[in-house]
Amino acid sequence: MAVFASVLLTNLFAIVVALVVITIAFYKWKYVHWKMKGIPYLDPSIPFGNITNPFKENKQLNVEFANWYARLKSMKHRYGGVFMLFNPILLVTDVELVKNILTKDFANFMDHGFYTNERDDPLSVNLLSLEGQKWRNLRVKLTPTFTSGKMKMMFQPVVDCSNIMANAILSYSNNQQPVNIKEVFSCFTTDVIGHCAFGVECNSFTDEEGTFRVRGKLATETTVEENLKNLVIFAFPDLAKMLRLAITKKKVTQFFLKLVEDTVSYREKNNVRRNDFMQLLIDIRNSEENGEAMSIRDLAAQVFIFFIGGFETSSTTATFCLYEISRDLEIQDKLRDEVNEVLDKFGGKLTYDAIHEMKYMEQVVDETLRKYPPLSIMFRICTKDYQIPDSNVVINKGERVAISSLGLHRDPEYFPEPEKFDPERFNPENKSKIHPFSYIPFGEGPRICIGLRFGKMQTKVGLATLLRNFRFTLNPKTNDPLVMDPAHFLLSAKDGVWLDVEKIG
Ligand code: HEM
Repeated sequence: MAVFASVLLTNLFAIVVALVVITIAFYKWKYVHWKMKGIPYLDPSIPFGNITNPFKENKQLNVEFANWYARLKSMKHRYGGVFMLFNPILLVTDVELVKNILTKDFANFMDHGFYTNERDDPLSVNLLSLEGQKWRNLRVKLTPTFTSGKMKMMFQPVVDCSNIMANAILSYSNNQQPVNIKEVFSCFTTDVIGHCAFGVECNSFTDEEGTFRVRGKLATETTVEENLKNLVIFAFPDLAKMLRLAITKKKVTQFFLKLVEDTVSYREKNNVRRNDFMQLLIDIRNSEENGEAMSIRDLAAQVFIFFIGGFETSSTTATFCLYEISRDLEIQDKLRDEVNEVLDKFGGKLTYDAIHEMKYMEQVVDETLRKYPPLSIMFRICTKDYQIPDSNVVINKGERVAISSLGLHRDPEYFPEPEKFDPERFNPENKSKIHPFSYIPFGEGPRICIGLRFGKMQTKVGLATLLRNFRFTLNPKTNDPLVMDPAHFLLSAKDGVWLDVEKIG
């Protein structure tokens, strides 16, 4: 018996050693990728590649990419290789090449290369992840959903939601309590997108455990373990499909599929129409030929990506903005003066045209998106071999390319003193001098953010409503300087942004 156990142990040990050796050999083979191509690269280490070991120091991925950008740039490289686990990614630092990839040579870099799994993760089959002709067809269909006419139609509900937010903040100011503005703005944008995408009143302020708010948090926050699972999905998408892995959490998928099914069936049975994204998608679906029409699952995937894209990006933008203008009261006062001046002109009413007259507001939001672009890593998959101009280097079909807008936006060559929050960078005179493609918070080219207008609109409405009513200062509970939260895929302030609020007038 003892002999049998000892043989078993020896065999087990041999298997483990063999596995370790094979894994190391596999990694070493992968890690020569850039060297073999003669492309400069940052030294990776097993097993995370260039990513900081999340068990030692969990860093935000957007920040990691920006740091790699700065390192490659400091070595005067126009591009360079990095590794996520063992996956090689070409990180571009040269703005001309950024321009080629996003616009001029878009045909070679059309796809994001995100994981989709129609069977097990139906919400993943959305505009952000779709590829090739399927993406193109859907983009053409969805583009009319975001025209300025449609934005005007959705404007009043956004204002109504912002007034509810102002009411919620009033109680903090009355009780002299600091407010976690990130949480408050997330409730506002959840209410907005719930209304505008699904036609649902979410009441995130009164119903703290509200299903939308909870599902929104669940969909966007990840644990270290989930981040690792997502990295594995990223590294082995085919295996992940075989193992039926999903990025979207099961509860989130069930909730959104049911909501969309119920809403579509209710509207169709009762002949109900509403001014929201869901209605626009139902109309597109009804206008399509049988066989080509979007299924309910397709429709749910699109409203879902509007929901995810819609609430978190805008709420983090407004949060970063309020953080900065609470540190610089001169900017805050100037912005408030403009809001009041314009509103006086419009009889005190916050209208679509009034928001567009607020030029300084535009500058402040532009500068916020410079310093804190919420979605700052733009991935592309090379879909056709591509020779980098003025070089012998070829990016091969299937290789991943990344652009870090955070890296570009904090590059002193394009934005001197990049850590300084200075809306004057975007005044009409200076704005015209900004190097093209060094400022790309929404991406650029055919794959530019489809919700740009909506995102900016709801951010500005929220800010205008708050600034005309309150004065904000930084509460000591805020990390200053801010720390970015590794639990979010988007740039987001860890532990929130806490502000003291004083009612005006
Ligand atoms: C401040 C707000 C926002 C920012 C900074 C932002 C940023 C971005 C960025 C950087 C991309 C990737 C572009 C690329 O890969 O080249 C993107 C794509 C996208 N965004 Fe936004 N976004 C915002 C708001 C919104 C809103 C409000 C919606 C929907 C209601 C939305 C929906 C989408 C979708 C569907 C895509 C994928 C487009 C495609 O691949 O064709 N975004 N966004």
